[in-house]
Amino acid sequence: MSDYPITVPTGHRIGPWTVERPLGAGAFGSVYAAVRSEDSSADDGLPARAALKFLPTGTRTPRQLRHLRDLAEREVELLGRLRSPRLIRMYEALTVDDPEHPELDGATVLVLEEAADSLQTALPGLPAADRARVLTQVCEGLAQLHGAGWVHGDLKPGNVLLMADGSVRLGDFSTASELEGTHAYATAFATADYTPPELLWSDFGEHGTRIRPTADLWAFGVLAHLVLTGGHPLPGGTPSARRDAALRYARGDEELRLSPELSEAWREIVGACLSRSHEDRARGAGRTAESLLPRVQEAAEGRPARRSRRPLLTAAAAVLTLAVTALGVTLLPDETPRAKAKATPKAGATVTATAAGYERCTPRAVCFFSAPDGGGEMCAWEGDDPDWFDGQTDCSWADRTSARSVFNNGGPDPKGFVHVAYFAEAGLQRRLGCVERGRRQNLPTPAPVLSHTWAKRC
Ligand SMILES: Nc1ncnc2c1ncn2[C@@H]1O[C@H](COP(=O)(O)OP(=O)(O)OP(=O)(O)O)[C@@H](O)[C@H]1O
Repeated sequence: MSDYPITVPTGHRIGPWTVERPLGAGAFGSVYAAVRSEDSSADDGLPARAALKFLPTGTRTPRQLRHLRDLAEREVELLGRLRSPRLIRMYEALTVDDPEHPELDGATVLVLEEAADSLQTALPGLPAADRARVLTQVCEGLAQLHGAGWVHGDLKPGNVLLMADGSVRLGDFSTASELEGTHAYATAFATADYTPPELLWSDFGEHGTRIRPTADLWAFGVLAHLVLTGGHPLPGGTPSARRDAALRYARGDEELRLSPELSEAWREIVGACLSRSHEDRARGAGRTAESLLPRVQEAAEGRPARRSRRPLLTAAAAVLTLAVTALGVTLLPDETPRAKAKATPKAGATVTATAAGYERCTPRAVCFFSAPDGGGEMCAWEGDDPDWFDGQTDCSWADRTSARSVFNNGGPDPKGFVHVAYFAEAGLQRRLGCVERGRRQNLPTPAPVLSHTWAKRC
């Protein structure tokens, strides 16, 4: 019980609820089973039993308090708006008014549908025959969330709840955030083992971390591997060792070695979810769980693997050519775009000891940084980008701050497009300079860079 962020005695009354016993705890909340008190109104529409999630307020610093209140508000807002069968239902939110118990006074209490267990504790005893069904229902929950315009942000076994009838509900929306266009701003992506590489080194900006639904797909890939094989997909005995392995994998230093226990169909799905970058994940698994769900359903039914029908590289190149033509760009003979196939924008300031400064730039990419010497936020591309804000690969920080340094970490190219010319305007207009293959350099200030292309000569 000492692991509980907030301890509530058995028999404690909150509104119409009487606390029965502890159910579980996370980093922020303590969850208790409760029954509706006999003297409460019978026609208030509330069930006889519920799970009460206590989010403490009393004993924190003002900054922690703001964060907790923010978490509580997000959870109340999301659950209040969604009524979907794969998401745990919230009946009401209460605030404890109990000056006699200062540790409880002011706490926010979410009154939730009561689950029988979480996947965290149920997984070791879960029959093999149930595992693919559980994953399908997790994917359904994510699809419902993504369809409603939200990103979960903390999918993991502790947040997969199992109901008494064996069905699945996603819980814990404290890190969930609503999409604003292609991104949402998460207050945190909580658990390193389930965090996609681009968020492991991403910056925590003014509004939070920029996160996309594909972050949940990475977490789904990790979860699926764990549920189907009993092991993590990345090597290492501790979360920090696995996080380092994820970073080595994302940099291209290591390949993914999935368990041979996975069927071919699940191998395809897990491999696609664990693609190195957001763009590769979006291509391989889909941009949201809604696109992935049919493949998961088929794999769960034992049907053969089906690859994503998203556009192939050549199609992407054709679209790019059209887009460049439409922009009225005249390309210089030595500045022909390579396929805009693998842009990996928005890997931000380093927070790890393993990848810092210029070292964050993955092989084959050109990386621009918001601070000198490879510092600050980073955007990386393996292809050309005639518009850094075209929505597909937008480099968000570049509209508020100039690029201050660059690393051309590109590899050999059969046609010799190994240098990078960069421009002050979208559409490869107003050439600012060029960075040779292998070079890292600071850029003169101010140097607003808004497009670039691979070039044969600098
Ligand atoms: N509705 C529920 N019914 C039954 N048990 C629940 C319910 N919600 C949560 N739990 C249990 O309580 C645990 C902690 O809940 P939850 O993950 O919501 O808390 P948290 O502090 O937000 O966690 P995290 O550390 O993931 O941020 C869960 O792992 C689960 O065991």
